[in-house]
Amino acid sequence: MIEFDQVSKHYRAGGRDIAALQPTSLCIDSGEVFGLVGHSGAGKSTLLRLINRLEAPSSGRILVDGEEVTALDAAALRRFRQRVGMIFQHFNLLASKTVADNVALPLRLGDDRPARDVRARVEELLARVGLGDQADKYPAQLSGGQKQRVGIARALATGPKVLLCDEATSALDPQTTTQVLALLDEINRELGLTIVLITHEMDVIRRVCDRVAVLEAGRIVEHGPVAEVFLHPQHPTTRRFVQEAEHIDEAEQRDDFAHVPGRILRLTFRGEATFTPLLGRIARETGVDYSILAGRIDRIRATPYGQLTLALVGGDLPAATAALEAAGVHLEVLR
Ligand SMILES: Nc1ncnc2c1ncn2[C@@H]1O[C@H](COP(=O)(O)OP(=O)(O)OP(=O)(O)O)[C@@H](O)[C@H]1O
Repeated sequence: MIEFDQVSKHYRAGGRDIAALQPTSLCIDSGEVFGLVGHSGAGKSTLLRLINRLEAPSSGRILVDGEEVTALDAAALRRFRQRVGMIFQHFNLLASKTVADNVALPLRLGDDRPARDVRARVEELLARVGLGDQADKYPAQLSGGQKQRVGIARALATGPKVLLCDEATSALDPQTTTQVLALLDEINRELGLTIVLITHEMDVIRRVCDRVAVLEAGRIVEHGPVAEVFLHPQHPTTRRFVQEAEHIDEAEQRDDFAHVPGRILRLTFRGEATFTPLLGRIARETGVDYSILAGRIDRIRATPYGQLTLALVGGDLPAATAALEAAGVHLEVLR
């Protein structure tokens, strides 16, 4: 669906050359929610803006739905952008226009639709994002979450196949973030839209994305299915992002665990194994006793997962670890 073939981007600023994106190859599949996570300046916005050619690459080719974005002339680019919607951190709504007029904007800029059709489409879009009763308000009269919903309705107006989200929830409080992410999830599932989102929060990735790429200094340092990357991060930058999301302080944990006897293991359960009454059974069968040092049960998009840090003492430890592994639990020895 979206293909980067050795794409790089350099900026020139103040006589300096800034390598925002090193030569990068990447494939984003049709219908998936793909997340890009990275610290400030990692190159996330650059990568996102290359997709709809708000930025032109310095080298390489970008294909969207088989079309070479890098080769489009002005008229073809205008048509192409009707198929790629975008939403922004600060919403980018026109303050002097009503909610309905903001949403109608891309429709009025495009083909000559009759006013009646535009009105009907705007009504449909506002109902879609849960703002059916806010059409005549102005952006200043709306909350942040409502403004982002207007942004989403506007981005969907021309029936795009791709939605680009530039830190779409970074300006929102946690509860509103949850609602906006749920709306993006719904749009992805119901309209089959391909979504590419950038964020500096691994938690946003965990909640809505199917796959993720971690960017650092203009390079993808790790990528893969979210469950893999989130539960078994390999690169130190990815590990830090995950620990931030999980509110884990490794040094603090090491101190806490220093006084605990036994073998310390981190267990990762995925899918239905998360709810299986495994520990009690294995403890009884092997005589191994356990204390729970840390734990969390949550979801990665729709898949439940659990992570438990246990101290195991006594009994037949090899038999206990073998039984856990046989039940599909991933084990990591912390000490
Ligand atoms: N128009 C520009 N002119 C010059 N340098 C730029 C321009 N846009 C971005 N950069 C530089 O390119 C690098 C990557 O920036 P980019 O905005 O893509 O990163 P980011 O990961 O999106 O960061 P943030 O989360 O802060 O938006 C940074 O060093 C930035 O200063």
